[in-house]
Amino acid sequence: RDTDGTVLPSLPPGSLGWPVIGETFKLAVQKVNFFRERRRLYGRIFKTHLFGNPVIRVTGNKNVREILQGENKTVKSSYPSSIRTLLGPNALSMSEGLLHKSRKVQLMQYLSPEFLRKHRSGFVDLIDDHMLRWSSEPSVDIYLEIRALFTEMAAKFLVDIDILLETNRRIKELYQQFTDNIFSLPVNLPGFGLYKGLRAKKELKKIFAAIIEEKGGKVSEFPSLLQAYGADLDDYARPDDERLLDAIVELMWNASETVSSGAFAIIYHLTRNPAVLQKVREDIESQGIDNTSGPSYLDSVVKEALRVTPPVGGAYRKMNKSIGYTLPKNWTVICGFRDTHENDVTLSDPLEFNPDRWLQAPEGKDRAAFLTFGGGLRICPGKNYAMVVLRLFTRQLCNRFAWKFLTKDPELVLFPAPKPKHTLHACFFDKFGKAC
Ligand code: HEM
Repeated sequence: RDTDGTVLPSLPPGSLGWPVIGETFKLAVQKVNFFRERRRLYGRIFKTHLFGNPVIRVTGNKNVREILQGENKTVKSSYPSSIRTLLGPNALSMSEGLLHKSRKVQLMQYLSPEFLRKHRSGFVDLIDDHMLRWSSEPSVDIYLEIRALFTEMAAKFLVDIDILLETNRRIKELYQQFTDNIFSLPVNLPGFGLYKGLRAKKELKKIFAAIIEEKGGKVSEFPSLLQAYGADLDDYARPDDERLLDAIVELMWNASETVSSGAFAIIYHLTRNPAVLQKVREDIESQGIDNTSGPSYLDSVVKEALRVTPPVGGAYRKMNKSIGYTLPKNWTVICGFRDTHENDVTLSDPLEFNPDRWLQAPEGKDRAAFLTFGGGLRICPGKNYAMVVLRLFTRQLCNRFAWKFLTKDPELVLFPAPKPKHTLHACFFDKFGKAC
């Protein structure tokens, strides 16, 4: 108790590190091992200090779900200030209350099952175009190529703009800089991450403004999806309107970085598990390429890749009120998705890539923790789009192509999103075409 008799929260174990900086630099160096090590030392709930704020890290399926379900009651979404600055004040993910609700409904209505059905063959054609090009080259930088594919897909089907290959290269580089600096100290000075991220965003906006200018289209003709992201699409808005450009940057970031990381995880796990690849091929053969009749083995492969290697490692919340003594009001809470999957107590082999576990799941139930798309009011609104395009990606990849990584057992980095640690070349061939 304090001297005035108030009960002081008994904070969970952990260290707050240095004043102001806390343990941010340690996280920058250790990346995902920062959380793994502390989890081992302190258990499922521990304190630290990151990006200028005291933080409690929470893992465990039940704990995390309880926090995510408490949106607007016990917690509210609260990204680190570097993300808030980089996405800007109008960002959909930063919006709150009724505005958040109405924008999210608009986004989910836009990305309806009908929208996904309508564009299915367009998605397949684009995937085929890219994969055929991969197979026509001696080898390709696989992670960059996957990002080019999903950047073009997001631009074409969600923003309604075409991106040329050359411009796509620059856009990918800039988004990489943006993503690499999304978690940084809130210091906008040369040499600091936030400065680099803002510089990348400025150039992205310039590129998108030029594409819009070239398109010559009226702003009002852009998909209403952008309104959900905060763009003002009335007739008087100009193509270089800041809100429109912010909306495009956020939407393209949401729809390409995570999906690309997921697609890379799929090809990575399939390469390491030839028996699974063989089973997917048999599954496609027995069900036909256009199978639309319910979940298949291929669906389990996609889900398992997203469980073992989730593109988003966790979620940020601020406590509106204390929960017990361990989660005090006003503290930041980071819910660990990846850690929860890695330490899933319901599984004997949580680190194993085993798609079969989803087929054994009782009807309508998850057999393993699956927090890849979050939960509660902030659950990912792009989930259905992501699952559809990742299934089509996997289907085309396995059915038409064979491939080989030119590095044996490539290392991954998992933070901020999983990708190969070093440039990873892969050689592709069309199963009906040339040999590798
Ligand atoms: C494999 C792909 C994807 C993964 C793993 C993923 C994951 C997530 C997660 C975990 C969250 C919740 C964050 C939180 O609770 O704070 C989230 C939120 C969000 N995602 Fe996704 N996402 C993916 C694809 C997409 C796509 C394709 C779009 C857009 C078309 C999208 C748009 C959003 C938006 C706008 C939010 C914020 C929602 C809100 O604040 O209510 N995501 N995503």
